[in-house]
Amino acid sequence: MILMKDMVRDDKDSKKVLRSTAKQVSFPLSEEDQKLAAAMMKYLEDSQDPKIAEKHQLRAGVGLAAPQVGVSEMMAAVLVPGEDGDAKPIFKEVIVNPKIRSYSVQNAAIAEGEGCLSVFRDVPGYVIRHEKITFTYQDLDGNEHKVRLKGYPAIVCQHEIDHLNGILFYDHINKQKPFEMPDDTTVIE
Ligand SMILES: CNC(=O)c1cccc(C)c1Nc1nc(N2CCN(c3ccccc3Cl)CC2)nc(N2CSC[C@H]2C(=O)NC)n1
Ligand code: NI
Repeated sequence: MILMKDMVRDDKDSKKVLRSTAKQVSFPLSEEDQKLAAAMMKYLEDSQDPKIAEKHQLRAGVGLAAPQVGVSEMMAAVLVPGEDGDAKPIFKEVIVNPKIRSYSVQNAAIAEGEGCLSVFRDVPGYVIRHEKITFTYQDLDGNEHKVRLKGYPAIVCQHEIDHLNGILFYDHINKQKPFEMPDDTTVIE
C-alpha cells in the first residue's frame, strides 16, 4: 500500500527524480510495473474515501505519477470522480507513455490553484494550462488510446503528464504576479 511516507517530496528529492524525464515503459508490462500501476490507482481510490484516508492519513488526490513514488517511468494513475460521487468516474485510467498531441489556444486554470502529493506546502497562484488537450497513451495491456479532454480532467492529466517530464505545477505560476491570468483564461471552479 502506498502511504504518504512513500511520496518523493520536491523539497527532499536528492535523486531529482521529480525533475527528470521518466523512461518509456515497454510492453508486456513487468510484474513490478503491473503491481505499481495497481498500487497507484488504489492510492487514489483510498485517498478519496474519507474513512480510509483518515485511517492511513492519506492526502486526497485525483492523479499520481510513478516518479512521485520514486519510479522514473512514464506511467501515471488518474481517477477523476463523477459529480456528487455518482458511481461512474469522469476519467479513470493508468496512462502509460502518454503524449499530448494537440491542445487548444484557450487556456484554463483552477480558481483555487493546484495541489500536489509531492509538494507539502501551499503554493498560491493560477496554474495556467491548456483548456482542451488531445493525448495518446497505452493502457496496461499496451493498447493505444487517443483521448480528448476539456476542463478539470484535462488539467489533471496535464499535471500528471508534466510529472513524467520533470515539471511541477508551480513552474507554471507567474512568479511576479501569481494571480495574473492571460485575459481570456477559463477559470475552473
Ligand atoms: C492550492 N489549492 C488547491 O489545491 C485546491 C483548493 C480547493 C479546490 C481545489 C480543486 C484545489 N486544487 C486541487 N484540488 C485537488 N483535489 C481536490 C479535492 N479532491 C478530493 C478530496 C476529498 C475526497 C475526494 C477528492 Cl477527489 C482531491 C483532488 N487536486 C488538485 N490537483 C491539481 S491537478 C492534480 C490534482 C491532485 O490530485 N492533487 C493532489 N488540485
Ligand atoms: Ni502532482
